[in-house]
Amino acid sequence: MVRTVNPGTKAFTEVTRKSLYNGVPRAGMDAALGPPEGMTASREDLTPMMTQYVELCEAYDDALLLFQMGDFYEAFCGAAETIARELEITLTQREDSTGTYPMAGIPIDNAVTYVETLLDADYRIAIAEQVEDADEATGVVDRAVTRVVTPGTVVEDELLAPGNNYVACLAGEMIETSEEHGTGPGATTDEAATTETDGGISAKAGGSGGVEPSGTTYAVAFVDVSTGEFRATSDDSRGTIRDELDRLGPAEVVLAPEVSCGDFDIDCMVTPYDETAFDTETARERVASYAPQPEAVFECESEIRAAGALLAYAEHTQAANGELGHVTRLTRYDPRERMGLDATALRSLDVFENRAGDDDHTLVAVLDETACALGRRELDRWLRRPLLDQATIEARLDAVEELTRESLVREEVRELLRGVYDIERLVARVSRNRANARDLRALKTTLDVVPRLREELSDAESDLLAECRDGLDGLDDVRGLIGRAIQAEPPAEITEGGVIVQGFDDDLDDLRATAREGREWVANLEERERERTGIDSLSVGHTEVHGYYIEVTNANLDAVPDEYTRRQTLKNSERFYTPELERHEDEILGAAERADSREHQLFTDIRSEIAAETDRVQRLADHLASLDVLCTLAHVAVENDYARPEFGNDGIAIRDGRHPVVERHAEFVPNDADLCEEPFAIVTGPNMAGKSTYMRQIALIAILAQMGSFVPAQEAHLPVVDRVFTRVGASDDIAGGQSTFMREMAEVTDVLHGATAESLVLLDEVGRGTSTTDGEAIARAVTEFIHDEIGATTLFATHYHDLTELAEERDGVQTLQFAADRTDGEVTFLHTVAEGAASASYGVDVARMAGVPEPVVERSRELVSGTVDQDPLSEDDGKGGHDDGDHSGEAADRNDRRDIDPTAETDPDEAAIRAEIVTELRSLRIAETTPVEALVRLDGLKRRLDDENH
Ligand SMILES: Nc1ncnc2c1ncn2[C@@H]1O[C@H](COP(=O)(O)OP(=O)(O)OP(=O)(O)O)[C@@H](O)[C@H]1O
Repeated sequence: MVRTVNPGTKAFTEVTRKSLYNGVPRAGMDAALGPPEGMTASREDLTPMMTQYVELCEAYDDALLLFQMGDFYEAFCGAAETIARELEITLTQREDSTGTYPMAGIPIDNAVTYVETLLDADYRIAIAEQVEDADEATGVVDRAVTRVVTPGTVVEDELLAPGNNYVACLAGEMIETSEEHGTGPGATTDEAATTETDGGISAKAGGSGGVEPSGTTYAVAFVDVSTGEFRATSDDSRGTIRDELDRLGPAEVVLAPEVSCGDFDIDCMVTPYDETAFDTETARERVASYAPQPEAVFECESEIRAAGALLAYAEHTQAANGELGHVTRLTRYDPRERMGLDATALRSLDVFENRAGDDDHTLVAVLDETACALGRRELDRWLRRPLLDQATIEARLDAVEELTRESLVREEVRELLRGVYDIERLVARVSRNRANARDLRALKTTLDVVPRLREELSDAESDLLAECRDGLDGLDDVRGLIGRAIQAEPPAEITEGGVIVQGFDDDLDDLRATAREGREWVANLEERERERTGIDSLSVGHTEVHGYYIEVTNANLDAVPDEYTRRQTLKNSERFYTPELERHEDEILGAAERADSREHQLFTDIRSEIAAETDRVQRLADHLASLDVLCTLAHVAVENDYARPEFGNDGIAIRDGRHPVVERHAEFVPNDADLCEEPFAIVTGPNMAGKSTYMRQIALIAILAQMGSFVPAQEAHLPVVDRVFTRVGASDDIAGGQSTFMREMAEVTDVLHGATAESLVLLDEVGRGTSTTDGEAIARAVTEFIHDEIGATTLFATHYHDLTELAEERDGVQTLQFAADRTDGEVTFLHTVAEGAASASYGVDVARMAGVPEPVVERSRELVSGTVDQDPLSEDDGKGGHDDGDHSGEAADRNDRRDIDPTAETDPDEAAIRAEIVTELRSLRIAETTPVEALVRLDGLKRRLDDENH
């Protein structure tokens, strides 16, 4: 039995309407938002304009209000102080009969850059514009908020990066259960996989988010207001929804009242929105105005609530424009139909961002050879959401393969695509009535390319390529209309005239002809009047204020005909008009004015006509985007010598695999991987030998393959992987600011809960964040659990060499090693992988290469090899001995354990001290220790022994 509980009666958390960032109101933000206290206190006394200001501040109390006054946007009181500080502009004052108020303003012409700075400072900005001609207004000019600019709903081209810009909305739904558990899509997947074990770990309860309170379905909807893309999904695992948020990286998240942002690790602007928008019926009605049957699109109530509230919020930010005409395709998706990739995996594999902050060294930078903005965004989507369906993957690969063969076609298509504008955003502007004549010409330029693209692709054989070609609707009607109607190089402002082509509209042509003839008549007037009056210096001119005039110098005033009427007296001349001139002037002005308004009307009609075709333009954009990505992947494959991956069920087998990013910046040594018979590999080797690179390249190959790309290898046989997990030991992740052992363990927990036999797991020195004994024990237990209980394909890089014994004990576990070569005391890393476990760690060599002073290096060598006379650690040791130059840390480590028995023939206190010292030395990570630290620790160890001896 399942029933839903009205979320209105079950508020999980308290939220405020003020700006929150990461759930925390920013200090000082409140003073800038809402109506200023100083004004509300004496409200009745305010001037009508300030009353208007206060009312707008009240209506948009979660945004910083910019209030148009002529050519400026102004803010007052707390808001003025804020913008003066944030924008580094002067704080002035406004004085009126009711008082003096702090004031600061920004010029409208330059507003975009200022708005950007305010967005960066986490403000939402409500723009209140004069919506009435100031000259025609009686009393105070009418003003209204025409736009609320927020990070997730930006539509201004100047403020948008080329990538996707999402605002997401989260809603939850309590499901009270008696017999069953969970209703949301995917619930059964989790349930079926739940396993209780002796150790108390349940293998897959609740997906990657860990165990959660049963009975809540979470939904996320997201929209890119600049393009109209809209999707929603839900799941009863909070972890799955959190992963979706990670994947999309929204710029802003709107929260339903029952959802707490702490549940989702949100690190962007958080917007608690009007609770009534989340009311189920209200939300359903809102969705219905975009998709007539919400239930046919969405699967559960929380999806409809998230979708409805998100649409309401998006409309609210677009203020005057109401419904979003370009959001035409509401879609629902199942996150489990895509390869799982959470934020940790994306980050540690440097997919979109490099851990060192270097954007060149990312997978997307390697792949991004797209020709147009549409393709760039599509590439991003393919990479964020690799596929699971083999047939769909193969279809993409077929198309890519065909384009790798047909290089002439490919390069010609790419060249044509370079002429394609961002028609997805452009048509969004068209449907919001914001497109200008240049936008329409850009649409036409794009449409002009379409027939040539179809021609180039006429012989396409692969299904997807042929589908792309056939889907290229050239919108001949729209193209023809723009060609006939809009000038080739129109002005940016539609009010400037000169937008509509001569011959498109008879009325406009007549008006233009009248105006033109009038101007010609005036142009000839000077000649005619000079002849008629005999005044050679007579001239005809025009001023904005006085209009047309005939000018006669004072010396010739006697010759002025009677019908001349005086208009203006200057120092040396007089200006006149005649009834005829006045009549023509009226004709010219009237015709020009009517031509402008006719032109404006025609333009807006054409724009509406095109807006009605939004859906077709969007479909064309989709096909152009896919085509661009397919050509890009083929181009990258050819340029970098990638191979087509083959899918099967035998496990991962890669010949001469490479790391797609590292190989672009350094000479690279390819390596094989064979994880078919033994899918669990323990990877050993010295520091810097290439273990992490090797593991990451395997994961990147899997991701590339499932997005439909060729891969950096000579051959790659792969299974379809349901999810890639990467967990790196704590100290490797310092750049991510999460260097705690706790975090490391939380991530390992995610793997143990979320991984399946179809997952690919990378564990890089897991356990290193704690003491050697604990770390080693945890590493072993994790390995055993993944191997015995989950069966995921796993690569585990480790310095715990005892772990390699597992390869002997368990089937399906192999050891791999990265070798290094030591010649004449110099270590060279070969970066080649081989079977077996490495015997030396070369940690001391790496310390030396990193610049650790020679005395410390030498002393470290002595300590790890345990060879020094008078060394307190070896004084009881008659068997230690030198290892003839091979300062193998591992060998020495084993010697230590075998030969030094701290309790032998010593008193118990001394034995205890020695045991402590041995443990401390073993846990010392020389490569990570600074020279000073090393000396201090050595000094401390020595003192403890000395104290003991005296
Ligand atoms: N196959 C390769 N060919 C060329 N260079 C490589 C190769 N593999 C790794 N490298 C380079 O070697 C360096 C060390 O690689 P990596 O970080 O993978 O080593 P590691 O064994 O994981 O080290 P540690 O144990 O210290 O984390 C990097 O600069 C990397 O670019």
